Amino acid sequence: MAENTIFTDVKVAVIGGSGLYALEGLQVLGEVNPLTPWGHPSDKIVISQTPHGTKVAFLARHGRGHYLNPSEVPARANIAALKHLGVEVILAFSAVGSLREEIAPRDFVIPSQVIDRTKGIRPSTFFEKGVVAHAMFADPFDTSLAALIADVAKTACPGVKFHENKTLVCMEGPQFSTRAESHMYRSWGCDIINMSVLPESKLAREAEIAYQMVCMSTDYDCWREGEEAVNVEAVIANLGQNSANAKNLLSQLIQRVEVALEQKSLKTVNELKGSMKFSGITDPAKRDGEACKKLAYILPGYF
Ligand SMILES: CSC[C@H]1O[C@H](OP(=O)(O)O)[C@H](O)[C@@H]1O
Ligand SMILES: Nc1ncnc2[nH]cnc12
Repeated sequence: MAENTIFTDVKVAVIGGSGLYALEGLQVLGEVNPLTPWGHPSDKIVISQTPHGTKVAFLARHGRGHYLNPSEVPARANIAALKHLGVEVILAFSAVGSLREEIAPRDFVIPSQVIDRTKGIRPSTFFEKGVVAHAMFADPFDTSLAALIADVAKTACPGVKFHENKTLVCMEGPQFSTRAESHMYRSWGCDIINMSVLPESKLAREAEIAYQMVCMSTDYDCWREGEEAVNVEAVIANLGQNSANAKNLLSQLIQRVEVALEQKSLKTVNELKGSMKFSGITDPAKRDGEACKKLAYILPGYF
């Protein structure tokens, strides 16, 4: 497999979470393992091509074999590496717990909002040490991508129930929640829970990449009476089917995303271009040279 090929025109990326460690049915062009200013990504990034010629980058969030815990995922290196490949759209997959009766295991959920319950131990910005910027994050995902995914799902995954417009709470982990926490998240209006959407989605925003997470329910966490509290065995029991459903979804979705990119119909792809230039607040005379050099890897010519 080609390892040294330089790719700069890979517009679409898929980040696979628990249970989704590879794509299928695509022609593999090569693998890359770039050393970004923030280190190496979670694993080698596999570059494939659809029958229509769309290049797709696939990255296993926890590494193939799942050796990185959620707090250890090198999210900055992951997003920086994808941006350097040319990525404009990330489709991120995640195994989640359900906080709602109507969201059953193996259902898919497209979140529109996020609540942060990570503990501040994950590096969560590219802008530090001499270049300060504040990205907008009121709407963490891309509503046009969300709509596209829901539309494709109707034909690609007819047997899978889809829930849209839901709120995802991201906890630190790696231990699962207590019952009191699970009830608290429900009282906050949260619908699903994972350990992965942050800082990944924030960093994608800073790198001006449109980002939508597709959540696949595996369990009812630990709030539901009469249901055993979540454990890894229960999660794993649903990962196989969820991963098969994700692959079916992707078999049609990638091509639709390519068309949408050509038609410039993806909301945040258009809105994000150039946005970070105007989010920077540091006086150019006061910007740190090293910090600027690192930022040039993802946003060349900005700082
Ligand atoms: C294996 S259960 C907890 C684990 O699963 C989810 O991972 P991902 O989002 O990468 O699919 C969750 O966020 C936790 O990291
Ligand atoms: N109950 C849960 N809590 C946090 N992350 C999860 N991923 C899958 N199920 C989960």
